[in-house]
Amino acid sequence: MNLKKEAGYKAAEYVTDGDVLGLGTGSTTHYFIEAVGKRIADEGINVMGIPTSFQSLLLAKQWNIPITSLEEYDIDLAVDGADEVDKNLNLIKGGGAAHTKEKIVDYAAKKFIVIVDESKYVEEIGNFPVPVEVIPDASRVVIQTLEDMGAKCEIRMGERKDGPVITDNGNFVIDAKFEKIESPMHMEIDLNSIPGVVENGIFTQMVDKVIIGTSDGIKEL
Ligand SMILES: O=C(CO)[C@H](O)[C@H](O)COP(=O)(O)O
Repeated sequence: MNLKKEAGYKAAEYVTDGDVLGLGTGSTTHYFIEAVGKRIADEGINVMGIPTSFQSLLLAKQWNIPITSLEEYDIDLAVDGADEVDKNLNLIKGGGAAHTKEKIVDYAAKKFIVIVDESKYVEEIGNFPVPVEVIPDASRVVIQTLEDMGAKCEIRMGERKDGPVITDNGNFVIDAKFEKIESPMHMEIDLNSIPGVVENGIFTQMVDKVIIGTSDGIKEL
Protein backbone atom coordinates (compact mmCIF):
# COMPACT_ATOMS: atom_id res chain seq x y z
CA MET A 1 0.00 0.00 0.00
CA ASN A 2 1.34 3.46 -0.92
CA LEU A 3 0.56 5.43 2.26
CA LYS A 4 1.57 8.79 0.81
CA LYS A 5 -0.80 8.22 -2.10
CA GLU A 6 -3.64 7.24 0.24
CA ALA A 7 -3.20 10.48 2.21
CA GLY A 8 -2.88 12.65 -0.92
CA TYR A 9 -5.98 11.18 -2.56
CA LYS A 10 -7.99 11.49 0.67
CA ALA A 11 -7.15 15.20 0.89
CA ALA A 12 -8.39 15.72 -2.67
CA GLU A 13 -11.86 14.65 -1.47
CA TYR A 14 -11.97 17.87 0.60
CA VAL A 15 -11.61 20.02 -2.52
CA THR A 16 -14.84 21.66 -3.62
CA ASP A 17 -15.83 23.27 -6.89
CA GLY A 18 -14.53 26.84 -7.14
CA ASP A 19 -11.72 26.42 -4.59
CA VAL A 20 -8.42 28.27 -4.81
CA LEU A 21 -5.88 25.73 -3.60
CA GLY A 22 -2.48 26.12 -1.99
CA LEU A 23 -0.32 23.41 -3.57
CA GLY A 24 2.40 22.13 -1.24
CA THR A 25 5.68 20.53 -2.23
CA GLY A 26 7.10 17.02 -2.02
CA SER A 27 6.35 13.40 -2.79
CA THR A 28 3.12 13.24 -0.75
CA THR A 29 1.70 16.47 -2.18
CA HIS A 30 2.59 15.05 -5.58
CA TYR A 31 -0.33 12.62 -5.13
CA PHE A 32 -2.70 15.36 -3.98
CA ILE A 33 -1.94 17.39 -7.11
CA GLU A 34 -2.39 14.28 -9.24
CA ALA A 35 -5.75 13.51 -7.58
CA VAL A 36 -6.96 17.11 -8.09
CA GLY A 37 -5.89 16.90 -11.74
CA LYS A 38 -7.94 13.74 -12.13
CA ARG A 39 -11.00 15.36 -10.55
CA ILE A 40 -10.68 18.25 -13.01
CA ALA A 41 -10.53 15.79 -15.91
CA ASP A 42 -13.24 13.40 -14.67
CA GLU A 43 -15.72 15.68 -12.86
CA GLY A 44 -14.97 19.01 -14.51
CA ILE A 45 -14.45 20.79 -11.17
CA ASN A 46 -13.26 24.34 -11.52
CA VAL A 47 -10.29 25.09 -9.23
CA MET A 48 -7.09 27.12 -9.33
CA GLY A 49 -3.74 26.43 -7.69
CA ILE A 50 -1.12 28.58 -6.00
CA PRO A 51 2.11 26.55 -6.00
CA THR A 52 4.66 26.64 -3.17
CA SER A 53 7.64 25.77 -5.38
CA PHE A 54 8.80 25.45 -8.94
CA GLN A 55 8.32 21.69 -8.54
CA SER A 56 4.64 22.01 -7.66
CA LEU A 57 4.14 24.61 -10.40
CA LEU A 58 5.41 22.14 -13.02
CA LEU A 59 3.30 19.34 -11.60
CA ALA A 60 0.16 21.50 -11.55
CA LYS A 61 0.74 22.44 -15.18
CA GLN A 62 1.17 18.78 -16.04
CA TRP A 63 -2.26 18.04 -14.52
CA ASN A 64 -3.91 21.09 -16.16
CA ILE A 65 -4.56 22.87 -12.87
CA PRO A 66 -4.88 26.60 -13.68
CA ILE A 67 -2.22 28.60 -11.82
CA THR A 68 -2.79 31.85 -9.99
CA SER A 69 -1.02 33.82 -7.26
CA LEU A 70 -1.56 35.36 -3.84
CA GLU A 71 -1.66 38.73 -5.58
CA GLU A 72 -4.86 37.67 -7.31
CA TYR A 73 -6.75 35.44 -4.87
CA ASP A 74 -7.18 34.31 -1.27
CA ILE A 75 -6.68 30.61 -0.67
CA ASP A 76 -9.60 28.42 0.39
CA LEU A 77 -7.62 25.28 1.14
CA ALA A 78 -3.89 24.52 1.30
CA VAL A 79 -2.64 20.94 1.34
CA ASP A 80 0.98 20.19 2.13
CA GLY A 81 3.30 17.44 3.37
CA ALA A 82 5.57 17.51 6.42
CA ASP A 83 8.76 15.93 7.68
CA GLU A 84 7.39 15.56 11.22
CA VAL A 85 3.97 16.10 12.83
CA ASP A 86 3.36 15.79 16.57
CA LYS A 87 0.24 15.26 18.66
CA ASN A 88 -0.15 19.03 19.18
CA LEU A 89 -0.09 19.48 15.38
CA ASN A 90 3.31 21.19 15.37
CA LEU A 91 5.26 20.51 12.19
CA ILE A 92 8.77 20.46 10.87
CA LYS A 93 8.83 21.14 7.15
CA GLY A 94 11.49 22.07 4.61
CA GLY A 95 12.99 18.71 3.74
CA GLY A 96 12.55 19.88 0.16
CA ALA A 97 13.87 23.40 0.94
CA ALA A 98 10.50 24.94 0.07
CA HIS A 99 9.33 25.88 3.58
CA THR A 100 9.41 29.67 3.11
CA LYS A 101 6.85 29.76 0.33
CA GLU A 102 5.02 26.87 1.96
CA LYS A 103 4.63 28.83 5.19
CA ILE A 104 3.37 31.91 3.34
CA VAL A 105 0.80 29.91 1.37
CA ASP A 106 -0.25 27.53 4.17
CA TYR A 107 -0.61 30.39 6.66
CA ALA A 108 -2.67 32.46 4.23
CA ALA A 109 -5.13 29.64 3.58
CA LYS A 110 -8.56 29.61 5.22
CA LYS A 111 -8.04 25.90 5.85
CA PHE A 112 -4.74 23.99 6.01
CA ILE A 113 -4.58 20.20 5.72
CA VAL A 114 -1.33 18.28 6.28
CA ILE A 115 -0.83 14.94 4.55
CA VAL A 116 1.74 12.41 5.75
CA ASP A 117 2.43 8.72 5.99
CA GLU A 118 2.61 7.19 9.44
CA SER A 119 6.44 7.43 9.60
CA LYS A 120 6.10 11.21 10.02
CA TYR A 121 3.88 11.11 13.11
CA VAL A 122 6.00 11.59 16.26
CA GLU A 123 5.44 12.24 19.97
CA GLU A 124 7.23 15.59 19.76
CA ILE A 125 8.98 17.28 16.85
CA GLY A 126 12.76 17.69 16.82
CA ASN A 127 14.38 14.53 15.63
CA PHE A 128 14.34 15.93 12.11
CA PRO A 129 16.78 18.90 11.93
CA VAL A 130 15.04 22.27 11.55
CA PRO A 131 15.59 23.71 8.07
CA VAL A 132 16.53 27.39 8.30
CA GLU A 133 16.55 29.37 5.04
CA VAL A 134 19.24 32.02 5.21
CA ILE A 135 20.58 34.85 3.05
CA PRO A 136 23.91 33.39 1.82
CA ASP A 137 26.03 36.31 3.12
CA ALA A 138 24.67 35.73 6.62
CA SER A 139 25.23 31.98 6.78
CA ARG A 140 28.38 31.98 8.95
CA VAL A 141 27.01 34.35 11.57
CA VAL A 142 23.62 32.63 11.61
CA ILE A 143 25.36 29.28 12.20
CA GLN A 144 27.28 30.86 15.10
CA THR A 145 24.04 32.05 16.67
CA LEU A 146 22.31 28.69 16.13
CA GLU A 147 25.28 26.91 17.73
CA ASP A 148 25.08 29.30 20.69
CA MET A 149 21.43 28.19 20.98
CA GLY A 150 22.64 24.58 21.20
CA ALA A 151 22.17 23.35 17.62
CA LYS A 152 24.50 21.27 15.51
CA CYS A 153 24.42 22.84 12.06
CA GLU A 154 25.14 21.93 8.48
CA ILE A 155 24.67 23.94 5.32
CA ARG A 156 22.59 21.66 3.12
CA MET A 157 24.58 20.43 0.13
CA GLY A 158 23.24 19.52 -3.31
CA GLU A 159 23.03 15.89 -4.29
CA ARG A 160 23.60 16.33 -8.00
CA LYS A 161 25.19 19.76 -7.70
CA ASP A 162 28.52 20.74 -6.15
CA GLY A 163 28.08 23.20 -3.30
CA PRO A 164 25.04 24.32 -1.30
CA VAL A 165 21.41 23.74 -2.20
CA ILE A 166 19.96 27.00 -3.53
CA THR A 167 16.29 27.58 -2.69
CA ASP A 168 13.70 28.88 -5.16
CA ASN A 169 14.38 32.27 -3.50
CA GLY A 170 18.15 32.15 -4.15
CA ASN A 171 19.15 31.38 -0.55
CA PHE A 172 20.95 28.62 1.41
CA VAL A 173 19.40 26.18 3.90
CA ILE A 174 21.04 25.44 7.25
CA ASP A 175 19.85 22.21 8.87
CA ALA A 176 19.87 22.85 12.63
CA LYS A 177 19.60 19.85 14.97
CA PHE A 178 18.65 20.75 18.52
CA GLU A 179 18.92 18.28 21.41
CA LYS A 180 15.27 19.02 22.25
CA ILE A 181 12.69 21.59 21.17
CA GLU A 182 11.03 22.54 24.47
CA SER A 183 8.55 24.98 23.00
CA PRO A 184 8.02 24.75 19.22
CA MET A 185 6.08 28.04 19.25
CA HIS A 186 8.90 29.98 20.93
CA MET A 187 11.58 28.27 18.85
CA GLU A 188 9.74 29.25 15.66
CA ILE A 189 9.72 32.89 16.76
CA ASP A 190 13.30 32.87 18.11
CA LEU A 191 14.79 31.44 14.92
CA ASN A 192 13.07 34.05 12.77
CA SER A 193 14.44 36.85 14.93
CA ILE A 194 18.06 36.08 13.92
CA PRO A 195 19.17 38.66 11.32
CA GLY A 196 19.75 36.92 7.98
CA VAL A 197 17.17 34.19 8.60
CA VAL A 198 14.43 34.30 5.98
CA GLU A 199 12.19 31.58 7.45
CA ASN A 200 12.47 28.40 9.47
CA GLY A 201 10.71 25.06 9.05
CA ILE A 202 8.82 24.94 12.37
CA PHE A 203 5.11 25.47 11.74
CA THR A 204 2.89 26.00 14.81
CA GLN A 205 -0.74 27.04 15.34
CA MET A 206 -1.61 26.71 11.66
CA VAL A 207 -2.92 23.22 11.05
CA ASP A 208 -6.65 22.46 10.78
CA LYS A 209 -6.42 18.77 9.95
CA VAL A 210 -3.78 16.05 9.57
CA ILE A 211 -4.46 13.11 7.27
CA ILE A 212 -2.19 10.17 8.04
CA GLY A 213 -1.82 7.22 5.71
CA THR A 214 -1.33 4.14 7.91
CA SER A 215 -1.17 0.42 7.22
CA ASP A 216 -4.57 0.22 9.01
CA GLY A 217 -6.11 2.87 6.73
CA ILE A 218 -6.51 6.63 6.85
CA LYS A 219 -6.44 8.39 10.24
CA GLU A 220 -7.48 12.02 10.66
CA LEU A 221 -6.46 14.32 13.51
O1 LIG B 1 8.33 20.57 3.52
C1 LIG B 1 8.44 20.00 2.46
C2 LIG B 1 9.24 20.53 1.33
O2 LIG B 1 9.96 21.65 1.72
C3 LIG B 1 7.75 18.71 2.25
O3 LIG B 1 6.39 18.89 2.41
C4 LIG B 1 8.28 17.72 3.25
O4 LIG B 1 9.69 17.62 3.10
C5 LIG B 1 7.65 16.33 3.08
O5 LIG B 1 8.04 15.80 1.87
P1 LIG B 1 7.56 14.37 1.38
O6 LIG B 1 6.09 14.42 1.18
O7 LIG B 1 8.32 14.16 0.08
O8 LIG B 1 7.97 13.35 2.41
